[in-house]
Amino acid sequence: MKRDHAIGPCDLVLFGVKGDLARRKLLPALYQLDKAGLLHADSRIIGVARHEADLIEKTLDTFLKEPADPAVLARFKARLGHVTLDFADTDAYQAIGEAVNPDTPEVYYFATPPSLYGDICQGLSAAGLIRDNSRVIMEKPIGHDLASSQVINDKVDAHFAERQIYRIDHYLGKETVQNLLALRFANAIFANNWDYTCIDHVQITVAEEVGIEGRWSYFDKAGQMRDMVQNHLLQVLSLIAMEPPVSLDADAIRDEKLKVLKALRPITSSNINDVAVRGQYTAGFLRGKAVPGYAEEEDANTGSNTETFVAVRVDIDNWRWAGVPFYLRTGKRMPSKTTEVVINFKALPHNIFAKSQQQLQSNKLIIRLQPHEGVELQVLNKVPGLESNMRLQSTTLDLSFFDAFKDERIADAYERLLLEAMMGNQALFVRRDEVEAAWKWVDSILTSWEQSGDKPKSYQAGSWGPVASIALITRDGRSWEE
Ligand SMILES: NC(=O)C1=CN([C@@H]2O[C@H](COP(=O)(O)OP(=O)(O)OC[C@H]3O[C@@H](n4cnc5c(N)ncnc54)[C@H](OP(=O)(O)O)[C@@H]3O)[C@@H](O)[C@H]2O)C=CC1
Ligand SMILES: O=C1O[C@H](COP(=O)(O)O)[C@@H](O)[C@H](O)[C@H]1O
Repeated sequence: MKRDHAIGPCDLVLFGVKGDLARRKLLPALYQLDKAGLLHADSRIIGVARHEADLIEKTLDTFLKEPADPAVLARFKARLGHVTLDFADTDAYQAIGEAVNPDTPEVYYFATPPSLYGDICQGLSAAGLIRDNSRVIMEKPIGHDLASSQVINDKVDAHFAERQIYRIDHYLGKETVQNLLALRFANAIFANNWDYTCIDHVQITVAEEVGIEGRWSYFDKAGQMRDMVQNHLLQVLSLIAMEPPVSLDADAIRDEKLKVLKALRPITSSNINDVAVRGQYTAGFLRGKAVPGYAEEEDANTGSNTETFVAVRVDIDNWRWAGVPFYLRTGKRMPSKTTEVVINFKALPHNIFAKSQQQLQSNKLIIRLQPHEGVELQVLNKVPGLESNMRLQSTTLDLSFFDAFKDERIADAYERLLLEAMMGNQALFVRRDEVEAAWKWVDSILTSWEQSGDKPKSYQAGSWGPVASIALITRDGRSWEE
């Protein structure tokens, strides 16, 4: 990650430092920023948790993709501080004041269950630790529906202004997700063909190989709709569908994403069976290894109706996307980790190759968000040869990021997001009105499912989801990209 200048000093106070997210993602990301020389010499990282624990070496050993560099590790460890605190004890936050530098702006990172955000804000406020240049990073999902998200946001808003609040959606920190802006708005070839006149439909797939990774108590209350669709998939959809923002400023981009979220056609009891499918995995095989079903996962309760798979046809009721469905699907325990967007272009109005029995396959733009990051454009070419009938073949212009940008390291999303928050740039963070518009749309689906009394459809771990998800797209005369 190249930067013209290092950022100024900034203290990061990490609530929930012993939790899964902090250990798996945040501490390794902060180490990488330090290694890249992007943390100011005076910046400190203060972990806050119920119990003291010196876990940094073990954490980095487990979660860094390479062995830690001893010199960087020593510098990194010297920045670390610890405060022992029960977050609910809102009178005890003075200890944090003693750990941070009063002359330095601080970023508070809430890597805790959202039910604690209100207490943490109150504790910080009571201790006089919220200043004009303080910022707060909040993890997703914020709440479990619109009403509960409003309660949490209100509690935070009572202490921080919107310009100080950084709502994380880590997909926005992924290089390839940021590249959607470059692809769309820096290339005339796409910018001028990006609407109902040229595009037939769009598919967004976020398939995960992992199951719920020991997070039953969280996941069973959330399900794939709240865990993935409400945030990551709708954010990616918004970037694909939004109008050109007037600039790259945070609010210019967020205003345009919001318009898309507000234009999503509601899914209600009257149309849910035609446009949405939910599933739950049963035992199966992944890469030749037997894996348990959702109901047999560690800590599982029997009879859970929580969905681990969602497929949905989304219609955007605006001028640009009239008649262009967006098919979204995401699930746990699918055959491979694949996150991609496929833009399927329309068939041409007339086929001059029809005499030679050639069907013209429509162009496709495949944007591989992860893994094997890259962009693929499928185009028809003439097969070389002297035959009188021209033979056509679909060929691929394939750009792999690893080949094209060999010398660049692809930073983890959390590195980018931590850095942006420390620099005070909100462009890659979600504004409150976006969160609420997304909840409003998702709530209607969840309520309709609840009212229907239907259970999620089963799919075997290691498959592409319930058969009904295939029917969802084939009834429109289309098929999922495999
Ligand atoms: N893990 C992930 O991959 C992702 C997580 N998130 C979000 O990040 C947040 C954190 O998730 P995750 O790390 O998985 O959760 P964990 O449960 O692993 O971590 C939460 C931490 O908060 C601490 N904590 C809870 N209550 C208190 C309290 N009253 N006082 C002090 N400490 C407390 C826990 O401490 P103790 O260990 O002592 O109980 C624990 O270490 C959640 O909002 C989640 O939705 C978002 C995306 C991905
Ligand atoms: O936010 C979450 O994201 C992960 C998937 O993230 P990715 O970067 O690996 O694609 C998901 O597994 C988890 O359940 C969810 O909370």
